[in-house]
Amino acid sequence: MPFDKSRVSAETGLASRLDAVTKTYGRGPGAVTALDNVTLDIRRGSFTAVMGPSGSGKSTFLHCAAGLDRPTSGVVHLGGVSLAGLNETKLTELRRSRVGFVFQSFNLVSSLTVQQNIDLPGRLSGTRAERGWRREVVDRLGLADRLGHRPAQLSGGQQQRVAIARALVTRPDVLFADEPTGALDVRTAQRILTLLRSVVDETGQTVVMVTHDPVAASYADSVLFLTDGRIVDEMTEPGADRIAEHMTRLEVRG
Ligand SMILES: Nc1ncnc2c1ncn2[C@@H]1O[C@H](COP(=O)(O)OP(=O)(O)OP(=O)(O)O)[C@@H](O)[C@H]1O
Repeated sequence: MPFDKSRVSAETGLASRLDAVTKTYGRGPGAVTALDNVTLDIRRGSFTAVMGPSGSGKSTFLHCAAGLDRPTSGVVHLGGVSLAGLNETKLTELRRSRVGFVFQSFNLVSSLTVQQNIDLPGRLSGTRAERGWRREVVDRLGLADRLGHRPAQLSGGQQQRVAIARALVTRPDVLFADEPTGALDVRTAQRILTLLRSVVDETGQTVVMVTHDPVAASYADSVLFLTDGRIVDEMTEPGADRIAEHMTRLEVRG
């Protein structure tokens, strides 16, 4: 049954909130402001794409929003909890229980099999993935005949699919994905975007996805455009053509 978004109450309706978040790398004249005073609410049960030219701060945004990186100033909330007041242990616990993350570089554990990699977040957080859902994710990602392999025995696209499966099996409240279709062919990418769309529509999970691909972004409910660490535009339910046009304009301006 489709998830009824209207049932989410106002106070629990936010998956993530960034309040005046700035992230600066380094100090002095060489310092880089990767995120510049970003304020943003991400609604539960929404699918957001984040786009912008290379170096505009997309990965930094995702890492700060997911609590993987601490902002230099400003506050990030996850599911109503301020991350600013949490020590590393509490932050890790919160992330493990609520957040799934697909890294741009996959970050699979090389000594573990595909199956063990997929089961790792559940083992760390003590949550057992529902068996039916786990099988569905593995099947839909085309990994059923690779479960005994190790990451080094897989292609880049297969490793990316394992990273996506690992992030999805525990049904996290929020899934953050950094270029999750970057290493995939068009048809596999479509299958994965359809899967991401369905976890939003059917179970009310929240997806935030960085992408360079206007077609991938068109699966989202809204698209945020970052330039020089700032959100400069937002589009609601745009088609791929409009997104591509807008990106071209931003890149020309930059
Ligand atoms: N650990 C770091 N130390 C220093 N500077 C960094 C670090 N990480 C990112 N930066 C800088 O912050 C800025 C934003 O980087 P970020 O990776 O967030 O951009 P991006 O939009 O994701 O880029 P791309 O599309 O190329 O992956 C860049 O200028 C980058 O060089």
